[in-house]
Amino acid sequence: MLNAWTGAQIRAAEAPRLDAGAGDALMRRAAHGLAGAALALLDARRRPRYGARVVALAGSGNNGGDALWAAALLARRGLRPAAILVADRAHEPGLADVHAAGGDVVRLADDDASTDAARRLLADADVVIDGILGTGASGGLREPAAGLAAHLEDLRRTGVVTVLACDIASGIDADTGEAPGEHVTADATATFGGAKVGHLAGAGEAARGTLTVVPLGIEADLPDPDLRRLQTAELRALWPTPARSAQKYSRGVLGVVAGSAQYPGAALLTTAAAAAAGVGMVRYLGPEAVGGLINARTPDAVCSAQQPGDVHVQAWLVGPGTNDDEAQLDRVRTALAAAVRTGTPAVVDAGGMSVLPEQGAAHLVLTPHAGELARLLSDRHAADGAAVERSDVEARPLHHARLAARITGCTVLLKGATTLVAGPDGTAFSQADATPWLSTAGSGDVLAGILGAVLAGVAEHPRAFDDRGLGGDVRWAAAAAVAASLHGRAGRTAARDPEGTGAGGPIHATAVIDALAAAVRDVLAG
Ligand SMILES: NC(=O)C1=CN([C@@H]2O[C@H](COP(=O)(O)OP(=O)(O)OC[C@H]3O[C@@H](n4cnc5c(N)ncnc54)[C@H](OP(=O)(O)O)[C@@H]3O)[C@@H](O)[C@H]2O)[C@H](O)CC1
Ligand SMILES: [K+]
Repeated sequence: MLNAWTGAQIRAAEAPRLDAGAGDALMRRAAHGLAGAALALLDARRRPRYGARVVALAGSGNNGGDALWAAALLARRGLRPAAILVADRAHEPGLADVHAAGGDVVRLADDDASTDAARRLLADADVVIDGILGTGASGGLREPAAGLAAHLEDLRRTGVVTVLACDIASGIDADTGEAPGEHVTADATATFGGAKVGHLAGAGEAARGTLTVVPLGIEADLPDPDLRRLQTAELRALWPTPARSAQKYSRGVLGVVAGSAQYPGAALLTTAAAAAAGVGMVRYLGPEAVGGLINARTPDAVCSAQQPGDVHVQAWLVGPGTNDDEAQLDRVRTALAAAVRTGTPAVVDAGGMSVLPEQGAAHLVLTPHAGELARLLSDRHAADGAAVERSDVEARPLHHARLAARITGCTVLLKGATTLVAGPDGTAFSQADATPWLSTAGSGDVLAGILGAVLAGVAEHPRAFDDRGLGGDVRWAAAAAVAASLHGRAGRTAARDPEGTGAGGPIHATAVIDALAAAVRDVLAG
């Protein structure tokens, strides 16, 4: 499990040591870890350490201090240090050490001479340490730092320099991952004391590069994390796997109300995905014509035109492709009312969100994309009557996912390059296992099917979640994170894009279903 805290939580854990006058020692420890990360980056890029040029971009605070001290430490390892001061003041002890190490120092101002001098230093750099802003930032980068950051990105993107962020890429909000303005993009980040929420959400995920956590000795004083990321070990433990005595009912039955005679596709994809995920049984409720199509692809699904009150299930999946069929929407309403009344977990996707009960529950898991979440929040007048736009949600995904969870009382899985899951109690998970190739029609239906299967399994076997401190209502958010991860991993397998960078090639939704079993086997094999 990768735990992440807000900047404020980290600073609170540091406070007793700062009060005891150990601030410098903490910074020295941070600087030492930062210098080690710089050496590792040079090694990884097969660049010689001796004689390599390290340039510290230093802001006015301790983030800059870490970077300056790291550059001075690297001078003792044979590197050539330099510093670009981007504010009117700098961390004096760190600057003194760079001077003492014979480093070149440029103070950036709003003039051509200092800008040219700074750009020459960057062009000569092997590694640039971004120490402009850390957890003390407020708002995006200001000029002239913002202009220099844009120039640095041109150099980084073309491979001229390697950028190492100190604690967090400057201009990224450590508490949310939002980028209020210009920000640095790093090839790697060395962060101190613990990962920050801003490393795992919003623009911060793509801005950080590979993440290294440098221990500061404050770890025991950290509170419960603000956000968590399930990793393979947790996915293996939490994926519903059958006991020796299992039979289809003990593995969980999933009731599916999806699709319509005009739009049967969502019904086919959700039921096939749930079956591929290994649910005990799929019970489809909808038009007989759709049931016939489903059985051609998924003969093990039990299909009928019954009503939700006629069947007993361990989880519901409602909403995909039901918008144009009043009988289906009535089934959705009935299933949701039963889910709330009986505590049966439900995936509520697409049209299902437009008929949500006014008072939801954590075991109802909504699965919107940014546009659907904007519409939901606008309908619930979340912004004091102002409309919430898709772009608002994309700019502040964690904020809006948590807002929707609080307003609806439901668990909210906000789909995106990084999938965020927010529980109504403030719980949050962030999963980044996907591939850009998953941005294709039907991908959301497949996720809904996988999630329905996981929820049906969790309802029957919650123990694995309880044993990991993920019990109670948190288990619904954790189950959604598990489903999002396996959906992403199946997409990477299908696209042959193991790192999720967009390598490999195009896929369609049924290819993701076909790759799911292999992705689950890979996780279970560890
Ligand atoms: N707590 C510790 O002792 C440790 C801290 N570590 C490192 O320190 C930073 C946090 O340092 P801090 O000085 O609190 O804050 P920053 O360095 O992030 O910011 C410093 C100043 O920057 C100015 N500021 C704020 N926002 C902006 C902006 N958008 N653009 C430009 N400048 C900005 C602000 O000064 P102003 O008065 O000008 O507003 C800030 O004071 C942490 O990230 C670690 O790197 C150690 O690693 C561990 C111990
Ligand atoms: K930084």
